[in-house]
Amino acid sequence: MIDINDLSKSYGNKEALQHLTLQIKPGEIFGFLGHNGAGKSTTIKNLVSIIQPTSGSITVDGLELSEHRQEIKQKIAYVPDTPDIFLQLTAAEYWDLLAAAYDLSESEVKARRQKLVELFNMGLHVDETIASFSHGMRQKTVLIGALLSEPDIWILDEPMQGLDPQAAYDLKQLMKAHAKKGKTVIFSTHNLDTAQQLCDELAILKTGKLIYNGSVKNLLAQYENESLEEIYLQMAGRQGDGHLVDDIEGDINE
Ligand SMILES: Nc1ncnc2c1ncn2[C@@H]1O[C@H](COP(=O)(O)OP(=O)(O)OP(=O)(O)O)[C@@H](O)[C@H]1O
Repeated sequence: MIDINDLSKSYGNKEALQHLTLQIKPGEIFGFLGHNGAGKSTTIKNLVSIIQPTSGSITVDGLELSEHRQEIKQKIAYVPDTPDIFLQLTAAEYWDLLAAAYDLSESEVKARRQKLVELFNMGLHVDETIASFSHGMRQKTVLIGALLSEPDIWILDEPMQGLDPQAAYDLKQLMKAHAKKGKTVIFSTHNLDTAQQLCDELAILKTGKLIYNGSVKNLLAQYENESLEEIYLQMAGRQGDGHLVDDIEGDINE
């Protein structure tokens, strides 16, 4: 169980996250939604200890994150929102580096790595440099690396970004299977169809504030016959902007 308690984060004068409180339970897929700049990555970076909160705290299975950072990090697979890392390494060298960082023996990771490479269709590219990869291939490389150590908690920042339909489908299946085993899956997305398909629980952020936390089921039940996209835009979208598109492109109905 992850408890986020009254978490705030400022960058200088910018209040990126304000008094966020929520719980994430094992066995569920938890999605963060919000417009650009809403605070999703800031929340995720706090969860994986890349940045420290300005105030508030996070506990993981009852342990305070600030006091048990290393122990908790061992349980987490993190996929950042940009896969442009270690560009000079080959994919294989990058995965070896991660295996060493997590203190995993070759025999521990070999079979799992092979399966992940096969699943994400990266077999022909393991010895090529990450710099030579397309965006989606870099994303797959980072995903494979994150999942090598079989961590309990997956924290994925816009993980489907740039993946081809097959890889996106396979990743969704992996996420469902991981949650079904009673483990935790947290991700952020701008794709509301994906969120509707995948998430058990949602947090919707708007300019650093939580505007919805609860199940997708309950949210859909509150707005009869509306899709998550329609509901989300009513909650988090611009107000009173009906004519902006017409102003730019002209009214196509005229
Ligand atoms: N390192 C930083 N320094 C200053 N401001 C930052 C920094 N990182 C994020 N911010 C600001 O914090 C706010 C929240 O950013 P964050 O990256 O968490 O948003 P996000 O919801 O992940 O957005 P996106 O969907 O565009 O990835 C934004 O206003 C952003 O400009």
